[in-house]
This record gives sequence, C-alpha cells and structure tokens, in this order.
Amino acid sequence: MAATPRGTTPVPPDVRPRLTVLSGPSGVGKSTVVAHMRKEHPEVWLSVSATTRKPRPGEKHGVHYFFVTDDEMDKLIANGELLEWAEFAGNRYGTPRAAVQERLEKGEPVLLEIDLQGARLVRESMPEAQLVFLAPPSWEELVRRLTGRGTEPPEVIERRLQAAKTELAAEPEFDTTLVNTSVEDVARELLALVGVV
Ligand SMILES: Nc1ncnc2c1ncn2[C@@H]1O[C@H](COP(=O)(O)OP(=O)(O)OP(=O)(O)O)[C@@H](O)[C@H]1O
Ligand SMILES: Nc1nc2c(ncn2[C@@H]2O[C@H](COP(=O)(O)O)[C@@H](O)[C@H]2O)c(=O)[nH]1
Repeated sequence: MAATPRGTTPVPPDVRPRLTVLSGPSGVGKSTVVAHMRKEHPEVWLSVSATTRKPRPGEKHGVHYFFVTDDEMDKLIANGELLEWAEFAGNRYGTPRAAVQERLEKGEPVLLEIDLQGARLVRESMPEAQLVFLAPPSWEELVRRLTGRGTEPPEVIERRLQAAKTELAAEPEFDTTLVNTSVEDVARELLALVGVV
C-alpha cells in the first residue's frame, strides 16, 4: 500500500506554510523518512534538537542532536533559547529557537521532527505551521519497528508505547496524516508538503 495522505488539500506554492512539524509515535519511522528525503534533497533544512538523552551508537553531536546535560538544558529553557521543549519517556528535548527563526526570516522552509507535546506548543505559538502526523500501518507493526530497532531496553520501549497510545489518539489534531507503509512514498509526500521546489 502506498503512503496515504488523509485530509491533504493542495496549497498554492506562494501561500505554502514555511514551518512544517512532523510528529508521530516513537518507532513509526520519522527519522527514517526524513533521512530518505534529505538524502535525495539535502536542501531541506531540518532543525537539530537539544536533548538530555544519551547518544545511541552512531549518533553525532550537532548532527542528530545537540546532546546536553540536565544543567545545560535548564539554562537553554531559562534563557528562552528553545522554541518549544518537552519531556518524553524520561528525557527532555527542545528546538533551538535562533536557527529556526533565521531560516523563517529568510523565507526558507523549516522542518521540525518533534513529539506531540512539542507539536501542540508550536501550534499555539505559530498557528500558521502545518502539522503532519506520521502513522503506522498497524499497532503490531509499530511495536515490531520500535522493538526491532534495538536501541532501547524493554522498560523504555514500554514507556514509549504507552506514550504512543496518547499520540495515536491525537491524530485528528493534525492537518495531514501520512501512513508509513513505504518509506519512499512517504518521503515523496512529505517533500511536497514541506514545499521545497
Ligand atoms: N516503512 C517502513 N517499513 C519498515 N520499517 C520501517 C519503515 N520506516 C521505518 N522503519 C524502521 O522502523 C524503525 C524505527 O524507525 P525510526 O527510528 O525512523 O522511527 P522514529 O519515528 O524516528 O522513532 P523515534 O521517535 O523513537 O526517534 C527503524 O528500525 C526503521 O528502519
Ligand atoms: N518536543 C520535542 N520533541 C522532540 C524534539 N526532538 C526530538 N523529539 C521527539 O522525541 C521523541 C524521542 O526521540 P528519540 O530520538 O529519543 O527516539 C521523538 O518523538 C522525537 O520526535 C524536540 O526538539 N522537541
């Protein structure tokens, strides 16, 4: 089955939203889809988040995340340096504000890959943002992907799956849903939504 855009309304290029938020439950394939899209279209700018989570094997500071201590995260929050931030499954994550603002001021498209709480905060502060929900083909497939990734111990997987129930229930809050059956198809759909030409 191909990617299924639900509720997608074609938008003329000159009024396309410049800020796109991609959310969806942990393990649905957000990073995989974004990486696939950016491999073919490196011009799509993705915000690099700050996190207190420890790096996974292969993750690089400044590329996948800015890996920060709890104290450093406290300061980023206190100094208003984050556009939004949230606690997710025991760690904190936040979007550095300055880099996003810089691109938006130049009129360039911006992509955020963040959790539901962050998406809601962005919607509050920037109602013009478009919110895209990445859904799994089924609950069983989500569990298979999250478990199969092999990056979290069972208790963390359980926390993430609990959060996933809340996130899946929030799908109607989003402007568009893409079902991640095929990475290639979803990456193409997302590219069209982000509006990079
Ligand atoms: N369409 C797909 N079909 C099969 N496997 C997939 C698909 N998309 C992603 N995966 C696999 O699912 C696993 C989770 O993907 P990924 O890490 O991209 O999820 P994520 O949504 O970014 O998770 P998190 O929110 O925890 O960072 C990976 O092992 C990835 O290879
Ligand atoms: N609210 C925010 N959520 C973020 C941000 N960066 C990433 N995330 C989300 O956190 C979870 C877990 O990510 P993981 O890399 O530990 O698997 C996932 O849903 C991410 O999208 C952020 O800046 N703000």
